[in-house]
Amino acid sequence: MKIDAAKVIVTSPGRNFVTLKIMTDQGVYGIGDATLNGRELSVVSYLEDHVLPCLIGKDPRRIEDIWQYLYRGAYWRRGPVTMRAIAAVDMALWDIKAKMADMPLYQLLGGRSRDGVMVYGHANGADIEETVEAVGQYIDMGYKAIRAQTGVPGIKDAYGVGRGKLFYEPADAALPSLTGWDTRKALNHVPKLFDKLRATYGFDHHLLHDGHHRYTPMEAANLGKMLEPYQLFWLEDCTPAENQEAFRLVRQHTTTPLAVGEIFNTIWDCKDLIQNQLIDYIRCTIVGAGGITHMRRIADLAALYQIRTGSHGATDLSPVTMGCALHFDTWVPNFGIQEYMRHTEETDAVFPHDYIFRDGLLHCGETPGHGVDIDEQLAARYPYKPAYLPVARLEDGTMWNW
Ligand SMILES: O=C(O)C(=O)C[C@H](O)[C@H](O)CO
Ligand SMILES: [Mg+2]
Repeated sequence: MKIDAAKVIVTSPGRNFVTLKIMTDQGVYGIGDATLNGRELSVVSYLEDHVLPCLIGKDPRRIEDIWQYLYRGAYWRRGPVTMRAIAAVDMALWDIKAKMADMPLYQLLGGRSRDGVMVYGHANGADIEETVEAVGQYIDMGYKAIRAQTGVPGIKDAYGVGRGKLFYEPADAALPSLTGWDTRKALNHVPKLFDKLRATYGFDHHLLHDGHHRYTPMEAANLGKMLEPYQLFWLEDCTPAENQEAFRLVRQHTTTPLAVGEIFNTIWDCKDLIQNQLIDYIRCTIVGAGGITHMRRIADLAALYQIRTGSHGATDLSPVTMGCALHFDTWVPNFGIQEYMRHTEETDAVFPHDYIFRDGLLHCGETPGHGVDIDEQLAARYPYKPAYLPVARLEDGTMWNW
């Protein structure tokens, strides 16, 4: 069996997606996601110019060997571009293998560990009242877990502010839009949101919050402590994770569970945080961290320390990643939760899929493979449009984390 062709499909049904299709001499094909939000075309070039020529003629069943070939063989290891390209190949090859085996992907990984995958949705609002209302809408839809973000008085367009709909598309302009940040104002405001949420809805639902890398370690520790009475499921990205020692400081001060990893690319980004038990949930996902092959290694390392998975699942992760993630989540023993920001109808139409939402859980389907395809004719109707994530500045103009 041989790979005889491969192509990259760029489409923008509401937002940009980069998709890889690998074809074989036996007529079976596989689909992978390679979307890197705001930097999409760099992965297109990496794949088309440097990866696809090396794949032609290879045996698609040798998933591990091809992974090692692309990772070690490039010499320039790791990083978001390289690891997304490898992830796309890996997803497509697992899709092919599962189709050949006539099994849904989770069966190849080791079979079902649970009935369905608990997901959390994003509730956003311009102020506390709006966010409380948005959380109520998710509760009404059956969600068991909800992430809550609110606008903060005096901060212009901070991340998470609602725009009149349930989900939020961060890559919103042809050049990066400018948002503001002020930690003092946020620290005074965010605990009030959770106070109101618990007073309104009680403690039956899981609540989550994303700090989006914007606090210093001591500020993050302070926030974690202030949020303790509201028993969050997690506080995410409370401080930047380049210096991982920072998490020790946060950890020493608060029992609020910590999650990190949506911008990590390999097990090496996770290793010290996991082995020092500085986090509770690891947020890497299939597309960001080298595909199913590499995510398995990360999850297994985390399991040794009772750290659970909580994979990134914003709208920039295409339905292809979501399909793979749900098969992974259905199998992985140390599953925690899965982020689920719904895609638009246009996106769902371009990527026909068999996963469904029922009673707060997502369920992967039983179609052989990962269960997600691409309608190429429809995809061609949505040409690429440059779209950037915003940038953030403090009141005095200083660039800040986003
Ligand atoms: O989903 C999250 O937790 C995010 O922080 C979303 C990110 O802003 C988004 O995926 C960036 O591309
Ligand atoms: Mg996040």
